[in-house]
Amino acid sequence: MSVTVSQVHAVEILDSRSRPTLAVTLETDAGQHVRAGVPAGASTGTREAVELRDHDPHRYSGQGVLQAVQSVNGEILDRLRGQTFDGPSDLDHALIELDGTENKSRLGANAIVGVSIAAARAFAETAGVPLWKHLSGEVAEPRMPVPHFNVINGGVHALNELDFQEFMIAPLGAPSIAEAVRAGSEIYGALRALLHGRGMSVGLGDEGGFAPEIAQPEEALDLLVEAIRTAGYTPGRDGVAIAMDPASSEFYHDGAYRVAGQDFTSDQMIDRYADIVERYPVWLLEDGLAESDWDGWQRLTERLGDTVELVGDDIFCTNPKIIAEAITKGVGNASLIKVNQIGTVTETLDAMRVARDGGYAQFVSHRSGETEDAFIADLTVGSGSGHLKSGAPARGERVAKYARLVEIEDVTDLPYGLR
Ligand SMILES: O=C(O)[C@@H](CO)OP(=O)(O)O
Ligand SMILES: [Mg+2]
Repeated sequence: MSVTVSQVHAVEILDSRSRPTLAVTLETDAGQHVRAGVPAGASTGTREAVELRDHDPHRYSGQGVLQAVQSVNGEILDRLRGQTFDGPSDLDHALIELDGTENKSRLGANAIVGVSIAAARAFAETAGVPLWKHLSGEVAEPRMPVPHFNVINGGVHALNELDFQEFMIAPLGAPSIAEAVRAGSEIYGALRALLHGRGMSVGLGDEGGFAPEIAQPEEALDLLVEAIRTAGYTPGRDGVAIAMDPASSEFYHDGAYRVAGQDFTSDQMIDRYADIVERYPVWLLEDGLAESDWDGWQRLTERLGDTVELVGDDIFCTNPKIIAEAITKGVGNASLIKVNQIGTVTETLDAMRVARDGGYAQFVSHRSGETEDAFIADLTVGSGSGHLKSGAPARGERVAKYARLVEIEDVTDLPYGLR
């Protein structure tokens, strides 16, 4: 199915954190008119594809994206306009070659990923199939994912003292997406009441979760277990389990992990995680150790890899080469999947394939800075990854993804749950 591009255009808009990002529109000769919103992270891996930011201190404190907008409206438009592409990978490779750098720093990964997502939509529309089906290709088995709702925020996503970044509730035992969303919302409400009742803040972090005045991860886990019960659900894999993303690269300095003012070695962190997994229904741990701590990651995987899904985010950066290396070294057993971390839809699907072939799970993710674009919902369903995280069950940019999943479920009979 080929597509001839007639127009590509970007404009600077705001993301959910009030930072500039891009909205991209793409038009085809056949009359398709599609758009994409570009997400942006705060806790980024050092090997991520690079966003182009303007660094003009007089505009948006140096965070503007006018150069990236210019990449789209200039060079990318010149390269794509009037050209016919046989498939999304054909178009994505044209973008990769045009940029010419290893990390997409010349044109900007933010510019490139916006065009790539819009193009995926144009191909799906041209083929007359839903986006999720188009993204599933011939190999993947589509399914409805377990949503992971981030309901307590810390780290660089909140101004509290909590060093661990994300505490998520995961309705593994729900019968459907619709029921999982209901559980997420009811537990979110119960947690809000619990915090308020204890005189704690119900202010929100970047991903819409609460950011209470706590410092120890175990305090957050106690709150979650209580909220799950209060809302009438059972904590655990048969009901509602818990997932954590400490995003530990952010508090790893000079070989030590600093949690609530105390320093821990890798092995002490591993002991603490082992203890947490014993005491709480935590089924998934993302970035438990830092991106540079590969030895620690190996020991963490040996110790907990059989019982817990160990997801690499900052350490893998959705990069097929790094994931392949991790598989040979026995580092982790799952990869986080963020489209803008690698920069094109094609490379994202490659990363998912490498993970799948190596027996690694794929956990699809939003970014902390988001737009209402729900592309990742379709990506998760189509790839059959079985789980995604898109923040709290609240706030437009987060619920847009969950709403899209409910809509897909409504018109299909795809199975729900982990693989
Ligand atoms: O660490 C993460 O997994 C993400 C998304 O939750 O955060 P950010 O987008 O800031 O990298
Ligand atoms: Mg992460």
